[in-house]
Amino acid sequence: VKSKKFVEFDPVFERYASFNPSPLSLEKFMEFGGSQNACERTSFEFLRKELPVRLANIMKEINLLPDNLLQMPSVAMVQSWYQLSFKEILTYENADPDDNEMLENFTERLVKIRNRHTNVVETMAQGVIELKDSHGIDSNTETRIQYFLDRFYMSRISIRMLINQHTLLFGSQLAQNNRHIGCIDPNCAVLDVVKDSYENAKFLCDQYYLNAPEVEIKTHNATVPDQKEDIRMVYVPSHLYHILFELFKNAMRAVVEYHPEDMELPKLNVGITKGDEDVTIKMSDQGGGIPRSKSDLLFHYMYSTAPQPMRSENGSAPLAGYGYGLPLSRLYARYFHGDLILSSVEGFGTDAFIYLKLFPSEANELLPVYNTTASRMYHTDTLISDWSSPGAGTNMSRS
Ligand SMILES: O=S(=O)(c1ccc(O)cc1O)N1Cc2ccccc2C1
Repeated sequence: VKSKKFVEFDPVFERYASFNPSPLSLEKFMEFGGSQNACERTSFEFLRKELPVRLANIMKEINLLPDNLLQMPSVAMVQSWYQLSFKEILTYENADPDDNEMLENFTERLVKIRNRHTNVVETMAQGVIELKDSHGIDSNTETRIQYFLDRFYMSRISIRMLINQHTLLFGSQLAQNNRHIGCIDPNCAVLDVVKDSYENAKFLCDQYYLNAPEVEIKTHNATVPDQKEDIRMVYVPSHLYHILFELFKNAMRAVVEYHPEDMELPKLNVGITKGDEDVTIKMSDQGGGIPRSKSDLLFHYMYSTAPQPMRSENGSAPLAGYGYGLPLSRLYARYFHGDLILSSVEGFGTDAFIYLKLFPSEANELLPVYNTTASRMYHTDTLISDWSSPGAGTNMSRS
């Protein structure tokens, strides 16, 4: 693996890095899933350009990471996976799109690339721990790492979405729900995903705490007066499940730990509302909440990268609090221009809001773009605050 100091200028890499990624909307993703063959060719022609563009854009930011982070063995390994995958996709740059054998080979290569990158999240987290243990991390470095990881994981979500769609639509194992288009459900019943994620989180909570709060789910369809129809939308059920499962685990842990003696736990309240533009899912718990001084930490990768045992005693997955659950869940919500917002009342409980775009034409990918703005985040020495800090009175000269 070349350390960044000796990477010679690679004109092909610089060219792909100079292009902006092209965000697709859920509507556009569904068009690729239309009739058969014409779409595999168009999908191939799009991907053989877009995948290297997205890889090169985020690789430019990896190269800008602080030296001592880049030299951590885990980070160097992730960088080498990206360099190798970039090179492999470039072998298709001038391939003949009408060569069916090549198309089949391309899809198989995507599967290999996806498998290579399976453990990127854990490996990067390990790299952050290696840095903390070897050099320590000051607040400026932490701000840069937070900025980078949000963009790096969003880029990874988007690349895996492109690969998953192509391999599901045109790959060998066509065992998919015939109404789904790749991993997209054009008629996703939101209530079903809420119930599934609740039941699975409840099972874990019961196993771990021998107790779990009940849930009351209310739906409100503001667009139709009769309130009879299920609330359905175009979305990726696995993304919505990931977000809800994390929020249910947090809420259940909070409620159980805030009411250690009570067998009768205050129930969780979930509201699903379909408006004219947004589908909003609100999850309320009475788990005692969190003070404002700590609420930002919930979305910090550093806070959740504490080297605590990732598995609980009995080996089952722990409930909330240790993984990258909330920061990654927020990226999934933001990926198609939605959001995840926590609003806490310390001493009472927390409300979590998932906002999703109702219209697939508006659900555009949100992608990091490498440019001077981004690179400046990695260069400016100290980000000096332009608001007062406690104790800095008039008698101190400005630095
Ligand atoms: O910070 S929280 O208010 C909280 C955060 C996110 C969420 O989705 C739900 C929540 O309730 N909460 C997490 C947690 C874990 C153990 C013990 C007590 C608490 C309190």
